[in-house]
Amino acid sequence: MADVSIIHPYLRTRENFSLPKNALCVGITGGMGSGKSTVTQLFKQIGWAVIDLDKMAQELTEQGGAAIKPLAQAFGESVITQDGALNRVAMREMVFNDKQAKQTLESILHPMIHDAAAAQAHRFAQTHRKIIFDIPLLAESEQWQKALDWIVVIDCPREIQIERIRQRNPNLPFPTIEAILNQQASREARRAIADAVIDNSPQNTVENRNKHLHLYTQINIIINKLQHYQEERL
Ligand SMILES: CC(C)(COP(=O)(O)OP(=O)(O)OC[C@H]1O[C@@H](n2cnc3c(N)ncnc32)[C@H](O)[C@@H]1O)[C@@H](O)C(=O)NCCC(=O)NCCS
Ligand SMILES: Nc1ncnc2c1ncn2[C@@H]1O[C@H](COP(=O)(O)OP(=O)(O)OP(=O)(O)O)[C@@H](O)[C@H]1O
Repeated sequence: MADVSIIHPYLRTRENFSLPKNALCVGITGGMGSGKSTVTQLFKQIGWAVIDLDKMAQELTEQGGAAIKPLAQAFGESVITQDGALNRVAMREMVFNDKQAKQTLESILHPMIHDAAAAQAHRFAQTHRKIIFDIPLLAESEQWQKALDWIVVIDCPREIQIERIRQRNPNLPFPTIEAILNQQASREARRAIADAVIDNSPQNTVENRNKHLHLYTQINIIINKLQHYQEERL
């Protein structure tokens, strides 16, 4: 049975005040295919507001998105499709094989993603007291670490991540999967910023009637703790 590890049994003291102070703001991170979206959807089912930073990045780079112009200026028109959206495959092949290109992309997108996510959080805080942020690059971002009340890391071995990604994205070439994973923080670097670690190594099967039972059990423990911390703080 998978167990959640509670590493820091108290809320953080925020040092960056970009998020609403009247809502509990919890960050979730983990490598590609570790299960972040799966876990945040379970939080959503029990009434939490969810902010997904990969989705925000996608919106900024759709046709007419605010990031299109600066990206065309930095990388040239070849990374923009005829419809005026970001050519994601071209950009993916470029950034995950070239550190400089990745840095340039992030220097344009990350401030925009941060501002869009913070604005969304303030809107959600009018109706929700609990917000969960899916932040793939949380271990790389001190700005986000300082803004959140608590950080949950989703952990599973690299081989399982690869297996799940290959099932989810059968057309993604294996070398690309490896290139992306190699550009991401290590399991150890993520654990170093964790207040809690969810173990998502158990495999669900179609026949398994208790789909995600191992996640529900761990999330319940986290929610009970957070309820207690939030009441203490208020
Ligand atoms: C490079 C892009 C165009 C590739 O798009 P594509 O649709 O092929 O991939 P997708 O967005 O689904 O991401 C694939 C995987 O890579 C991860 N990932 C995305 N950006 C990065 C990054 N800069 N560094 C490391 N991993 C990343 C995602 O979390 C996901 O696990 C896109 O990922 C992008 O715009 N990335 C920059 C935005 C970013 O840094 N997002 C992370 C938000 S914290
Ligand atoms: N315990 C599990 N057993 C089997 N499959 C799982 C499990 N957890 C997640 N998955 C599947 O693995 C894939 C990756 O999960 P998910 O999309 O939640 O990961 P993610 O961390 O959000 O990935 P990304 O960073 O690429 O967006 C999905 O197809 C999901 O349904």
